[in-house]
Amino acid sequence: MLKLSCGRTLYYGKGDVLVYRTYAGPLETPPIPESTFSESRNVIFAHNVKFAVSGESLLTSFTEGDNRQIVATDSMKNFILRHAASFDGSTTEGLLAFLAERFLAAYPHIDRVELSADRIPFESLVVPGPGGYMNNDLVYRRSHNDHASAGMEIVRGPSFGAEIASHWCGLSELQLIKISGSSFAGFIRDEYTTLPEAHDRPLFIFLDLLWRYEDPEDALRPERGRYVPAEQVRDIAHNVFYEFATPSIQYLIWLIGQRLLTRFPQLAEVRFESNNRTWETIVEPKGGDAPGVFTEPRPPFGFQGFSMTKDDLLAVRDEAAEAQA
Ligand SMILES: O=c1[nH]c(=O)c2[nH]c(=O)[nH]c2[nH]1
Repeated sequence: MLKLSCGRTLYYGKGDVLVYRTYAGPLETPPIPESTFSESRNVIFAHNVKFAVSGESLLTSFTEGDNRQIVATDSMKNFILRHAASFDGSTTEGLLAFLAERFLAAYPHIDRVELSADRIPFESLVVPGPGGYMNNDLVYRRSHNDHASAGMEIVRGPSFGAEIASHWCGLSELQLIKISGSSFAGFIRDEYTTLPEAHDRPLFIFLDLLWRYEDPEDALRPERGRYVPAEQVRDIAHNVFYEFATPSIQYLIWLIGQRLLTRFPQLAEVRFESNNRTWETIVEPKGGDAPGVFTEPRPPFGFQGFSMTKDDLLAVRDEAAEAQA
Protein backbone atom coordinates (compact mmCIF):
# COMPACT_ATOMS: atom_id res chain seq x y z
CA MET A 1 0.00 0.00 0.00
CA LEU A 2 1.64 3.21 -1.16
CA LYS A 3 1.80 5.96 1.47
CA LEU A 4 3.39 9.36 1.84
CA SER A 5 5.81 9.99 4.71
CA CYS A 6 2.95 11.60 6.70
CA GLY A 7 1.11 8.26 6.58
CA ARG A 8 -1.50 9.38 4.01
CA THR A 9 -2.37 6.82 1.37
CA LEU A 10 -1.80 8.21 -2.11
CA TYR A 11 -1.38 6.32 -5.34
CA TYR A 12 -2.65 6.00 -8.87
CA GLY A 13 -1.75 3.75 -11.75
CA LYS A 14 -2.78 1.26 -14.39
CA GLY A 15 -3.86 -2.37 -14.09
CA ASP A 16 -4.22 -5.17 -16.62
CA VAL A 17 -1.32 -4.01 -18.77
CA LEU A 18 -0.80 -7.08 -20.94
CA VAL A 19 2.84 -7.45 -21.92
CA TYR A 20 3.55 -10.27 -24.37
CA ARG A 21 7.31 -10.12 -24.61
CA THR A 22 8.99 -12.73 -26.80
CA TYR A 23 12.51 -14.13 -26.36
CA ALA A 24 13.33 -12.92 -22.86
CA GLY A 25 16.58 -14.26 -21.41
CA PRO A 26 16.70 -18.02 -20.80
CA LEU A 27 16.36 -19.07 -17.16
CA GLU A 28 18.41 -21.84 -15.57
CA THR A 29 17.94 -22.94 -11.97
CA PRO A 30 19.49 -25.75 -9.92
CA PRO A 31 17.36 -28.93 -10.04
CA ILE A 32 15.52 -30.25 -6.97
CA PRO A 33 14.37 -33.86 -6.43
CA GLU A 34 10.64 -33.03 -6.61
CA SER A 35 10.72 -31.36 -10.03
CA THR A 36 11.76 -31.89 -13.62
CA PHE A 37 11.90 -28.11 -14.04
CA SER A 38 15.34 -26.55 -14.20
CA GLU A 39 15.21 -24.27 -17.21
CA SER A 40 12.94 -22.17 -19.35
CA ARG A 41 13.78 -20.68 -22.70
CA ASN A 42 11.25 -17.89 -22.07
CA VAL A 43 10.27 -17.78 -25.74
CA ILE A 44 6.97 -16.26 -24.57
CA PHE A 45 7.43 -14.14 -21.45
CA ALA A 46 3.90 -12.82 -20.95
CA HIS A 47 2.56 -10.87 -17.97
CA ASN A 48 -0.44 -8.98 -16.74
CA VAL A 49 1.13 -5.98 -14.97
CA LYS A 50 -0.34 -3.65 -12.36
CA PHE A 51 1.61 -0.45 -11.85
CA ALA A 52 1.03 2.34 -9.32
CA VAL A 53 3.04 5.40 -8.32
CA SER A 54 3.19 7.68 -5.32
CA GLY A 55 5.08 10.74 -4.05
CA GLU A 56 4.62 14.00 -2.15
CA SER A 57 4.67 15.93 -5.43
CA LEU A 58 1.39 14.28 -6.45
CA LEU A 59 -0.56 15.60 -3.45
CA THR A 60 -1.84 18.73 -5.19
CA SER A 61 -3.18 16.65 -8.06
CA PHE A 62 -5.65 15.25 -5.52
CA THR A 63 -6.19 18.34 -3.36
CA GLU A 64 -6.18 21.11 -5.99
CA GLY A 65 -6.83 19.42 -9.30
CA ASP A 66 -3.35 20.44 -10.43
CA ASN A 67 -2.37 18.00 -13.18
CA ARG A 68 1.09 19.40 -13.90
CA GLN A 69 2.90 16.54 -12.13
CA ILE A 70 0.66 13.79 -13.43
CA VAL A 71 2.06 11.12 -15.72
CA ALA A 72 -1.13 9.91 -17.41
CA THR A 73 -1.87 6.27 -16.68
CA ASP A 74 -2.13 5.82 -20.44
CA SER A 75 1.50 6.97 -20.67
CA MET A 76 2.43 4.52 -17.88
CA LYS A 77 0.99 1.72 -19.97
CA ASN A 78 3.03 2.84 -22.99
CA PHE A 79 6.14 3.17 -20.83
CA ILE A 80 5.76 -0.41 -19.57
CA LEU A 81 5.17 -1.83 -23.04
CA ARG A 82 8.04 0.02 -24.72
CA HIS A 83 10.60 -0.62 -21.99
CA ALA A 84 9.69 -4.32 -21.83
CA ALA A 85 11.50 -4.59 -25.17
CA SER A 86 14.89 -3.81 -23.61
CA PHE A 87 14.57 -6.05 -20.54
CA ASP A 88 17.39 -8.57 -20.79
CA GLY A 89 16.55 -10.64 -17.68
CA SER A 90 14.61 -13.86 -17.33
CA THR A 91 12.30 -13.55 -14.32
CA THR A 92 9.07 -11.81 -13.39
CA GLU A 93 10.76 -10.21 -10.39
CA GLY A 94 13.55 -8.91 -12.60
CA LEU A 95 11.06 -7.40 -15.04
CA LEU A 96 9.23 -5.55 -12.25
CA ALA A 97 12.43 -4.14 -10.73
CA PHE A 98 13.65 -3.09 -14.19
CA LEU A 99 10.40 -1.27 -15.06
CA ALA A 100 10.25 0.51 -11.70
CA GLU A 101 13.88 1.61 -11.86
CA ARG A 102 13.47 2.97 -15.38
CA PHE A 103 10.32 4.80 -14.36
CA LEU A 104 11.92 6.43 -11.31
CA ALA A 105 14.87 7.47 -13.48
CA ALA A 106 12.55 9.04 -16.07
CA TYR A 107 10.32 10.91 -13.58
CA PRO A 108 12.42 12.38 -10.73
CA HIS A 109 9.39 13.86 -8.92
CA ILE A 110 7.93 10.40 -8.32
CA ASP A 111 9.59 8.50 -5.51
CA ARG A 112 7.61 5.29 -4.99
CA VAL A 113 6.36 2.61 -7.35
CA GLU A 114 4.30 -0.39 -6.36
CA LEU A 115 3.89 -2.97 -9.08
CA SER A 116 2.90 -6.58 -9.46
CA ALA A 117 2.48 -9.06 -12.26
CA ASP A 118 0.77 -12.34 -12.95
CA ARG A 119 2.65 -14.42 -15.45
CA ILE A 120 0.42 -15.62 -18.29
CA PRO A 121 1.57 -19.17 -18.90
CA PHE A 122 2.05 -20.54 -22.41
CA GLU A 123 3.04 -24.19 -22.41
CA SER A 124 5.39 -25.68 -24.94
CA LEU A 125 4.04 -28.52 -27.07
CA VAL A 126 5.51 -31.76 -28.31
CA VAL A 127 5.80 -32.66 -32.01
CA PRO A 128 7.44 -35.65 -33.73
CA GLY A 129 11.08 -34.92 -34.58
CA PRO A 130 13.93 -36.81 -36.23
CA GLY A 131 15.04 -38.39 -32.93
CA GLY A 132 11.56 -38.91 -31.43
CA TYR A 133 9.05 -36.52 -29.90
CA MET A 134 10.45 -33.09 -29.05
CA ASN A 135 9.31 -29.72 -27.69
CA ASN A 136 8.76 -27.29 -30.54
CA ASP A 137 9.46 -23.59 -30.10
CA LEU A 138 6.86 -22.16 -32.45
CA VAL A 139 3.42 -23.21 -31.25
CA TYR A 140 2.35 -22.80 -27.60
CA ARG A 141 -0.80 -23.55 -25.66
CA ARG A 142 -2.25 -20.83 -23.45
CA SER A 143 -2.75 -22.31 -19.98
CA HIS A 144 -5.40 -21.29 -17.50
CA ASN A 145 -3.78 -23.31 -14.74
CA ASP A 146 -1.65 -22.00 -11.90
CA HIS A 147 0.82 -19.26 -12.68
CA ALA A 148 3.78 -17.39 -11.19
CA SER A 149 3.30 -13.92 -9.76
CA ALA A 150 5.35 -11.30 -7.98
CA GLY A 151 5.01 -7.86 -6.48
CA MET A 152 7.29 -5.23 -5.02
CA GLU A 153 7.49 -1.70 -3.78
CA ILE A 154 10.45 0.26 -5.09
CA VAL A 155 11.50 3.54 -3.56
CA ARG A 156 13.98 6.18 -4.54
CA GLY A 157 17.05 5.66 -2.35
CA PRO A 158 19.20 8.34 -0.73
CA SER A 159 21.62 8.40 -3.69
CA PHE A 160 18.74 8.63 -6.20
CA GLY A 161 19.03 4.93 -7.07
CA ALA A 162 16.09 2.58 -6.60
CA GLU A 163 15.69 0.28 -3.60
CA ILE A 164 13.33 -2.61 -2.99
CA ALA A 165 11.29 -1.63 0.09
CA SER A 166 9.28 -4.86 0.09
CA HIS A 167 8.71 -7.81 -2.20
CA TRP A 168 6.80 -11.05 -2.51
CA CYS A 169 6.81 -13.85 -5.06
CA GLY A 170 4.05 -16.31 -5.64
CA LEU A 171 2.34 -19.20 -7.30
CA SER A 172 -1.35 -18.42 -7.71
CA GLU A 173 -4.42 -20.53 -8.31
CA LEU A 174 -2.88 -23.96 -7.91
CA GLN A 175 -5.71 -26.51 -7.83
CA LEU A 176 -4.90 -30.03 -6.60
CA ILE A 177 -7.09 -33.05 -5.94
CA LYS A 178 -5.94 -36.10 -4.01
CA ILE A 179 -8.54 -38.80 -4.44
CA SER A 180 -7.57 -40.90 -1.42
CA GLY A 181 -5.40 -40.56 1.68
CA SER A 182 -6.85 -37.46 3.34
CA SER A 183 -8.93 -37.43 6.50
CA PHE A 184 -10.64 -34.85 8.67
CA ALA A 185 -11.72 -36.11 12.08
CA GLY A 186 -11.39 -35.36 15.78
CA PHE A 187 -12.63 -31.78 15.49
CA ILE A 188 -15.02 -30.25 18.06
CA ARG A 189 -18.44 -31.88 18.06
CA ASP A 190 -21.16 -29.79 19.64
CA GLU A 191 -24.70 -28.63 18.96
CA TYR A 192 -23.52 -26.80 15.81
CA THR A 193 -21.76 -29.77 14.25
CA THR A 194 -23.39 -31.54 11.32
CA LEU A 195 -20.23 -32.45 9.37
CA PRO A 196 -19.47 -36.18 9.67
CA GLU A 197 -15.90 -37.25 10.33
CA ALA A 198 -14.11 -38.19 7.11
CA HIS A 199 -11.49 -40.92 7.20
CA ASP A 200 -10.73 -40.91 3.49
CA ARG A 201 -12.02 -37.87 1.65
CA PRO A 202 -11.32 -36.72 -1.93
CA LEU A 203 -9.50 -33.55 -0.95
CA PHE A 204 -9.62 -30.81 -3.57
CA ILE A 205 -7.77 -27.62 -2.63
CA PHE A 206 -7.19 -24.26 -4.23
CA LEU A 207 -3.85 -22.90 -3.09
CA ASP A 208 -1.94 -19.64 -3.39
CA LEU A 209 1.68 -19.82 -2.21
CA LEU A 210 3.77 -16.74 -1.49
CA TRP A 211 7.42 -16.44 -0.59
CA ARG A 212 9.94 -13.80 0.31
CA TYR A 213 13.71 -13.96 -0.04
CA GLU A 214 16.17 -13.10 2.68
CA ASP A 215 18.04 -11.15 -0.01
CA PRO A 216 15.73 -9.98 -2.83
CA GLU A 217 18.76 -9.76 -5.15
CA ASP A 218 18.54 -13.57 -5.37
CA ALA A 219 15.26 -13.11 -7.23
CA LEU A 220 16.67 -10.45 -9.55
CA ARG A 221 19.93 -12.21 -10.40
CA PRO A 222 19.23 -15.86 -11.19
CA GLU A 223 22.86 -16.27 -12.28
CA ARG A 224 23.58 -16.57 -8.53
CA GLY A 225 21.82 -19.96 -8.65
CA ARG A 226 19.43 -19.03 -5.83
CA TYR A 227 16.30 -18.15 -7.81
CA VAL A 228 13.18 -20.05 -6.71
CA PRO A 229 11.07 -20.83 -9.78
CA ALA A 230 7.31 -21.09 -9.27
CA GLU A 231 7.39 -24.35 -11.25
CA GLN A 232 9.53 -26.00 -8.56
CA VAL A 233 7.29 -24.62 -5.81
CA ARG A 234 4.30 -26.09 -7.67
CA ASP A 235 6.00 -29.47 -7.93
CA ILE A 236 6.98 -29.50 -4.24
CA ALA A 237 3.32 -28.84 -3.35
CA HIS A 238 2.01 -31.81 -5.32
CA ASN A 239 4.84 -34.12 -4.18
CA VAL A 240 4.17 -33.42 -0.51
CA PHE A 241 0.43 -33.90 -1.09
CA TYR A 242 1.24 -37.23 -2.76
CA GLU A 243 3.70 -38.40 -0.09
CA PHE A 244 1.71 -37.82 3.09
CA ALA A 245 -1.67 -38.94 4.40
CA THR A 246 -2.92 -35.74 6.03
CA PRO A 247 -5.46 -35.10 8.80
CA SER A 248 -6.37 -31.58 7.56
CA ILE A 249 -5.49 -28.86 5.07
CA GLN A 250 -3.89 -26.98 7.96
CA TYR A 251 -1.35 -29.76 8.45
CA LEU A 252 -0.84 -30.29 4.71
CA ILE A 253 0.16 -26.64 4.37
CA TRP A 254 2.60 -26.98 7.25
CA LEU A 255 4.24 -29.97 5.55
CA ILE A 256 4.53 -28.12 2.22
CA GLY A 257 6.06 -25.15 4.04
CA GLN A 258 8.59 -27.40 5.78
CA ARG A 259 9.71 -28.79 2.45
CA LEU A 260 9.90 -25.40 0.76
CA LEU A 261 12.01 -23.87 3.54
CA THR A 262 14.27 -26.94 3.54
CA ARG A 263 14.82 -26.93 -0.23
CA PHE A 264 15.22 -23.16 -0.45
CA PRO A 265 17.23 -21.82 2.50
CA GLN A 266 17.47 -18.51 0.64
CA LEU A 267 13.82 -17.83 1.58
CA ALA A 268 12.94 -15.83 4.69
CA GLU A 269 9.24 -16.69 4.70
CA VAL A 270 6.58 -18.75 2.93
CA ARG A 271 2.88 -18.04 3.17
CA PHE A 272 -0.26 -19.92 2.16
CA GLU A 273 -3.83 -19.10 1.37
CA SER A 274 -5.88 -22.22 0.79
CA ASN A 275 -9.47 -22.96 -0.01
CA ASN A 276 -11.28 -26.19 0.76
CA ARG A 277 -13.12 -27.58 -2.29
CA THR A 278 -13.49 -31.18 -1.08
CA TRP A 279 -15.72 -32.97 -3.56
CA GLU A 280 -19.15 -33.88 -2.29
CA THR A 281 -19.67 -37.64 -2.28
CA ILE A 282 -22.72 -38.91 -4.20
CA VAL A 283 -21.85 -42.61 -4.47
CA GLU A 284 -19.35 -43.78 -1.84
CA PRO A 285 -16.60 -45.99 -3.31
CA LYS A 286 -16.62 -49.43 -1.72
CA GLY A 287 -12.88 -49.35 -0.91
CA GLY A 288 -9.68 -49.54 -2.97
CA ASP A 289 -10.10 -48.40 -6.53
CA ALA A 290 -13.83 -49.18 -6.67
CA PRO A 291 -15.78 -46.53 -8.59
CA GLY A 292 -17.19 -43.54 -6.77
CA VAL A 293 -19.20 -40.54 -7.91
CA PHE A 294 -18.58 -37.04 -6.60
CA THR A 295 -19.74 -33.57 -7.43
CA GLU A 296 -18.68 -29.99 -6.86
CA PRO A 297 -19.12 -28.83 -3.25
CA ARG A 298 -21.65 -26.13 -2.48
CA PRO A 299 -20.56 -22.77 -1.11
CA PRO A 300 -19.65 -21.35 1.33
CA PHE A 301 -16.04 -22.58 1.25
CA GLY A 302 -13.57 -22.83 4.11
CA PHE A 303 -10.15 -21.24 3.89
CA GLN A 304 -6.82 -21.24 5.72
CA GLY A 305 -3.98 -18.72 5.91
CA PHE A 306 -0.56 -19.49 7.36
CA SER A 307 2.95 -18.11 7.26
CA MET A 308 6.20 -19.86 8.16
CA THR A 309 9.81 -18.83 8.61
CA LYS A 310 13.05 -20.75 9.09
CA ASP A 311 12.42 -20.68 12.86
CA ASP A 312 9.67 -23.21 12.23
CA LEU A 313 12.26 -25.61 10.81
CA LEU A 314 14.44 -25.16 13.86
CA ALA A 315 11.47 -25.84 16.14
CA VAL A 316 10.82 -29.13 14.35
CA ARG A 317 14.53 -30.09 14.56
CA ASP A 318 14.54 -29.30 18.30
CA GLU A 319 11.47 -31.48 18.82
CA ALA A 320 13.12 -34.34 16.92
CA ALA A 321 16.34 -33.98 18.94
CA GLU A 322 14.33 -34.01 22.19
CA ALA A 323 12.44 -37.11 21.10
CA GLN A 324 15.75 -38.88 20.37
CA ALA A 325 17.38 -37.89 23.68
O1 LIG B 1 -8.94 -29.63 6.35
C1 LIG B 1 -9.94 -29.10 6.86
N1 LIG B 1 -9.80 -28.15 7.82
C2 LIG B 1 -10.86 -27.52 8.42
O2 LIG B 1 -10.67 -26.65 9.31
C3 LIG B 1 -12.16 -27.92 8.00
N2 LIG B 1 -13.40 -27.53 8.37
C4 LIG B 1 -14.27 -28.24 7.64
O3 LIG B 1 -15.54 -28.13 7.71
N3 LIG B 1 -13.61 -29.09 6.80
C5 LIG B 1 -12.28 -28.91 7.01
N4 LIG B 1 -11.18 -29.47 6.44
